[in-house]
Amino acid sequence: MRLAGDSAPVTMSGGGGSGNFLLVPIPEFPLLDCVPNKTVKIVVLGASNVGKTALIVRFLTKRFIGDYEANTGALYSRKVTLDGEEVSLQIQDTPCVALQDDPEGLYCQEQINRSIYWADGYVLVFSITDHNSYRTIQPLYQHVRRIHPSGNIPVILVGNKSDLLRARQVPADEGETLAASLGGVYFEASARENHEGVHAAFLHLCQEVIRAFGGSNGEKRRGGLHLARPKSPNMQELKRRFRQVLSSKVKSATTI
Ligand SMILES: Nc1nc2c(ncn2[C@@H]2O[C@H](COP(=O)(O)OP(=O)(O)OP(=O)(O)O)[C@@H](O)[C@H]2O)c(=O)[nH]1
Repeated sequence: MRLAGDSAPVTMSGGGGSGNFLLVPIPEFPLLDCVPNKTVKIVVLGASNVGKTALIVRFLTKRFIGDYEANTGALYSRKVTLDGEEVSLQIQDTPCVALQDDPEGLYCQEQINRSIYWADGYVLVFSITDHNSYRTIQPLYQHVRRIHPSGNIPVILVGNKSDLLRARQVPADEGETLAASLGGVYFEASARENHEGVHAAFLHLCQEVIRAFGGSNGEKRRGGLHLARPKSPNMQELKRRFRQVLSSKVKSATTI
């Protein structure tokens, strides 16, 4: 869902000593407020009503806001400190995806596909009170894989609404097994009741993204996000050899 009034920048208090910060939708290619080469782009995906917006809002504001307008896919920006380094974090909220009977098994708006392509890391959310939302995760992950076919995809799986234990339809071990099969970690969280769990989940994903960046000195990997960067040749050596060849050619030309 969309945070009410999020069409204009809103200043919100971070609370708990984190100071004030902007909770503001930003353009897809932000020019301001960006730490060069250290931008982590995260997209939050899942079925309807699982708490995608609530989780993002909880992470950014430490608050739970019960009611939201229908989600149109807001983009939020914040600076975070990871291992002592400042990182620009962008979080894309998305409209819900839904299971359907076609061969790919998933209804996904084009806007969501663009977000999947754009992102570096993925928060896949289901509600522990809704087994259908859990069933959406595997096809959703396959869909992400189709868009990013190669290599490692930084992903976490979040089973939200853990405060509603009596309504639980998905046991924790099912979440853990599924997360392991996707190559990610499972977090059970409650956007309603607990900030720490939500915070830990998002930070873990940020760390995973930074780790995935590691091999490429933090450079953005566009169009080949998860491809290993080819080793660059030793440019000094190449230049030296090039000069050698040139000077030998010049010599032979002058001796003729
Ligand atoms: N009990 C409980 N309710 C929650 C929790 N998280 C979200 N909700 C409620 O679940 C409903 C859906 O939350 P949203 O954050 O709008 O869910 P969404 O996944 O963004 O929904 P869509 O816009 O349909 O994609 C709202 O009524 C929230 O107040 C939670 O951790 N516990």
